Amino acid sequence: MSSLRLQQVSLRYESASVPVLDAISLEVNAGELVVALGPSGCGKTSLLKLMAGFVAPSGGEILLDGTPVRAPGAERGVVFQDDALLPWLDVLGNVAFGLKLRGVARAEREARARELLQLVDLGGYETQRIWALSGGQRQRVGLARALTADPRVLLLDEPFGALDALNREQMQALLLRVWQASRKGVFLITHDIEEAVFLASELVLLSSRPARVVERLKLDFGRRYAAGEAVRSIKSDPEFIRIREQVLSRVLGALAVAA
Ligand SMILES: Nc1ncnc2c1ncn2[C@@H]1O[C@H](COP(=O)(O)OP(=O)(O)OP(=O)(O)O)[C@@H](O)[C@H]1O
Repeated sequence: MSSLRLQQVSLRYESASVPVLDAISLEVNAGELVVALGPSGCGKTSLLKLMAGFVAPSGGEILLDGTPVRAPGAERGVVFQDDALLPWLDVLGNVAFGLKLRGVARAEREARARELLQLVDLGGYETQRIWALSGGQRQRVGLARALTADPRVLLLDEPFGALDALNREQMQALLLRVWQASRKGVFLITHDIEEAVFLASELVLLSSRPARVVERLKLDFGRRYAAGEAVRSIKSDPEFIRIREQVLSRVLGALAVAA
């Protein structure tokens, strides 16, 4: 059972007077989908960069299965909002690219890439050019690519931020299916309250900068979807609406305190 754990992590960029993150503790265990929700500019992307190993914390510790995270590694798959796909390769080439760099033989890497494209509902798109895909399709390619190394944990930075409402909802549902099928630990950041409440098995609410954890909620709407309940049925459930409103008032409260 893999686990990515942050203990009292803080971050201050050298050029900045105000810290970005203040004593953040959280844990992403296998089979959990942890969502960090926070206002724009609070430090969500910085938090994800720390977990990915792109940036070192100023204080505290980040441990992957007990080992300190000091650099990026294939055991942490990352998907960013801007998908950063390679436009000169087709869909299959993009998904298989990381495996190619690691010296995996062509037949094996293509078989693995095809399998992952099926998982993200892109079977049949192998030879499509990247520029011919919609935003949602590109994000699915990014998700498949992040899964190629069979990472222990997936880190997603506002992966659906650039999508329209309908596409966004479809991608949320797809992510829940991939999460259930892979049983990996997933960490996702967003500033969309409904998305956070729908997806999270644990929702971590962050304050404005410097980001602190102001609330943690254990939720099960995503698991209900994965167990077969329809998205609309869940999102119109009075319990879902109650929690969404409760989180909204906490977010507004946290913003008012910071102002
Ligand atoms: N490399 C850096 N050096 C100095 N300051 C930085 C650096 N990267 C980010 N910041 C600052 O840290 C703060 C948090 O940025 P970050 O991108 O982590 O927030 P965010 O919550 O992801 O924002 P958004 O929701 O708008 O994407 C911002 O004020 C930003 O300007």
